[in-house]
Amino acid sequence: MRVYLDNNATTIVDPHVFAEMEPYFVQRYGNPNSLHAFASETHPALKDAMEKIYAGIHAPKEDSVVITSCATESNNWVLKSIYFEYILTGRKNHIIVSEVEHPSVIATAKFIESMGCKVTYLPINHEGMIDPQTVRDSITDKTALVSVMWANNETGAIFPVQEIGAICAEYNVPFHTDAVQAIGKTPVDVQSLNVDYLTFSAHKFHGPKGVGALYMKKGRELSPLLHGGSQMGGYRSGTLNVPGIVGMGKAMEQAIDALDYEMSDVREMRDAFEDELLKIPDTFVVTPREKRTPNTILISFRGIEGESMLWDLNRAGIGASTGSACASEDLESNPVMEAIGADADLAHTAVRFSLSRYTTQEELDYALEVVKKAVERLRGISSSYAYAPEGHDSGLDAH
Ligand SMILES: Cc1ncc(COP(=O)(O)O)c(CNc2co[nH]c2=O)c1O
Repeated sequence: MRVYLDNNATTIVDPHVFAEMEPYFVQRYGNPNSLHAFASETHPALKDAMEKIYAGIHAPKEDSVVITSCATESNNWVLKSIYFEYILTGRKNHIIVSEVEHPSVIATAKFIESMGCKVTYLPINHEGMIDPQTVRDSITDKTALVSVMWANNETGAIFPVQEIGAICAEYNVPFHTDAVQAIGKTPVDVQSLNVDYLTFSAHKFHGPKGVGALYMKKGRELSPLLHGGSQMGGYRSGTLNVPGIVGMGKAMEQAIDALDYEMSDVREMRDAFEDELLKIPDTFVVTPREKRTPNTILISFRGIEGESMLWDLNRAGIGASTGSACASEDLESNPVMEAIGADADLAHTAVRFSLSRYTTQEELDYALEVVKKAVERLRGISSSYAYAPEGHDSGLDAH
């Protein structure tokens, strides 16, 4: 039996999405910017897809949604353009990001930091949450950008973007949120909060890999990261990925249609699975479930290295993660667990299960049995683990 529980890393392409994309590989394959029928026959589908994408985030027509290759590109674009426009010119000298942003934000922040930009990394508390007051306390008259993700890819924690957006509006500081883990899991409406830039990526909501987007509010448009042709109004050059855009449009439409199911049925399956996992002694989940996206569990099994658990799961046909795939190659501790103050042992024992609308109860029942056997085997051979008495300290120092 194969059970895929790593949907925060990437998702299966919805069959309806694939069907919508296929013709633009083999029939209507023209370059949309060419001057002939092979090109113009792609235009209706592109227009329809863009309308679906705008509708999916409730973006008004006067704002911009620019197609990119992925969320990593979109995040790089925001931070590097802010650097070019504000930091390099001396107009500002500071940006604020949370310490648990995706590596595509953290690494870019560290890059522009090495180029002279001051960077504040906002701490998370013992629940893995951001306190909006830390944003207010960090903003100065030289702050060029605040970037805080809508939902964290490892814990599922949904951050207070409404409050943070309001603080940024109060100080007239541009606000970027990486909404990659929010689309399709919680309502995303750019008119319901103050947000100037918003990142998303199709392969996180059952669309194809290799296509993402950056929303930009009118009047906050960024200078391009990629120069060249006139595509995307000159904001992002490069021949349009027609099947990718068509796929993202269909996936967005499907994600919005399935949002109620995700927020009810998927959440219920996740909660029930989590309840069973927490019956295993010496287990710990970071963020309270009511503050999380409905599909995510980051759980620590004290005494078991996360990678060891993954290996046992993989042998049984189950795909999970110890954190973002981008970081999974190394054996370092989970950065979020470190940030919440987990001790060294606990920080290395986190495993992330992330469900989707395709996850079944049968799959979760199977996964639970495999996890229980893995815990018994791995703790049995552990030289360091001895079952902790009732009330054992979780190894977390409250922030
Ligand atoms: C919050 C967030 N931002 C950006 C990205 C990068 O997206 P991409 O460039 O379109 O791939 C990811 C991918 N997150 C993960 C990739 O693998 N495991 C993850 O949690 C993400 O979760």
